[in-house]
Amino acid sequence: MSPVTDRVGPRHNPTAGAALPVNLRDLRDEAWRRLDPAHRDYFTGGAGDERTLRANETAFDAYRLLPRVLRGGGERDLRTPLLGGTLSMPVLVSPTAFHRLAHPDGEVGCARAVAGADTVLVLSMAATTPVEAVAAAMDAADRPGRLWFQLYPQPDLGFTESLVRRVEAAGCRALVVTVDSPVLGRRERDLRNGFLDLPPGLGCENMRDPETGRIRDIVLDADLDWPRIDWLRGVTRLPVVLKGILHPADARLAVAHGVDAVWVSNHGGRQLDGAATAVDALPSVVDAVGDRVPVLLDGGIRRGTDVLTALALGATAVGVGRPVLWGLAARGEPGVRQVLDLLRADLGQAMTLAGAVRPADLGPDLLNRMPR
Ligand SMILES: Cc1cc2nc3c(=O)[nH]c(=O)nc-3n(C[C@H](O)[C@H](O)[C@H](O)COP(=O)(O)O)c2cc1C
Ligand SMILES: O=C(O)C(=O)c1ccccc1
Repeated sequence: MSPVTDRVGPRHNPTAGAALPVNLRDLRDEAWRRLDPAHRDYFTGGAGDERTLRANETAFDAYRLLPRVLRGGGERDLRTPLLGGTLSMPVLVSPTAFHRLAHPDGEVGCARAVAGADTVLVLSMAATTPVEAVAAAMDAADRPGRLWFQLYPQPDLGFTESLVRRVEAAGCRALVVTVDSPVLGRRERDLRNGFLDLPPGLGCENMRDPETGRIRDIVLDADLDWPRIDWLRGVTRLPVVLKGILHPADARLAVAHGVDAVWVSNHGGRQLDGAATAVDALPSVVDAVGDRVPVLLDGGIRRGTDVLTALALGATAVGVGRPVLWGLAARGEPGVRQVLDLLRADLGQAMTLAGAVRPADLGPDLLNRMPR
């Protein structure tokens, strides 16, 4: 049914009487029922008192929209050019660890769903599936180029460079360097549960040492600095994205160091508790960066209107982290597909109601209030 010729009434309401899920929280509840409590806490939780975790979602509540009317425009066009490719919508999948802990479909199931939705999966360095197998799933779905790789640069530069070569050879199209994790945040749920290790049979397959074949531990490196970003840019021609920027001065430095995109994020409230929410930090980062590189954002995106708000504030696209894990844990690959389809439909409807045909039509004039 075309969104612009919607007929009214329960008979024509495509969701009336339909099976759940009707929104992402339905999948969250389903996932929570299925997951082992310690794993649920790992996927759900944040650092410290979880202030930033909660605020990521509620920050979007502060925004009210000023829809435009009588603009016509027919079908919405959600396509979004980004770093040399085009996403079918301004939503991509943020890197999250341990997909096979959520569901046996794991990262391959996630990749198939992302390929079907024609957007991008950022594969976590802490993935439980080798990057080559995930890339093969994308290729099989005829969607090469929909895979990026998230990197925690390791103090062992030789290993880091060999991993970059491996990721390039697999066909990943960008490197997302996570810069908000000089140490792991204090996740008190995990401390209470004693959640430390993956069960036997699961491991970080991309951390295999090329010489010994053994899986190395991921080192979160408190010595990581700007010269290391310069070094990384020197060893690869892939676009480099910095994920975990909140301060506008860092956004300016990122551009000065030649990075290809800036990703505003507080790691879903899992690192520095009390950090600003992504959506509140976004405007000054957008201001600092100007048109020089795209600005991405994640943290608390649960609705089409959240996507709309972030884009109106100047983001080019947004990431979703936990909702994808909910879909995966609840239903495997089809659950991830549902998460992406629900967000797409919700965003399309919100844009229609706001009078925007394409993402480029979204600007700060559509926001009634600009929290600071
Ligand atoms: C269970 C879990 C694991 C995560 N693992 C990683 C990771 O390996 N690398 C990374 O850069 N970010 C990781 N993140 C952070 C996400 O990329 C993203 O920033 C965050 O989840 C966005 O917030 P949202 O969950 O509210 O969408 C993880 C988040 C969660 C919830
Ligand atoms: O759990 C996380 O948020 C995360 O980023 C991570 C870091 C190292 C290993 C596994 C996950």
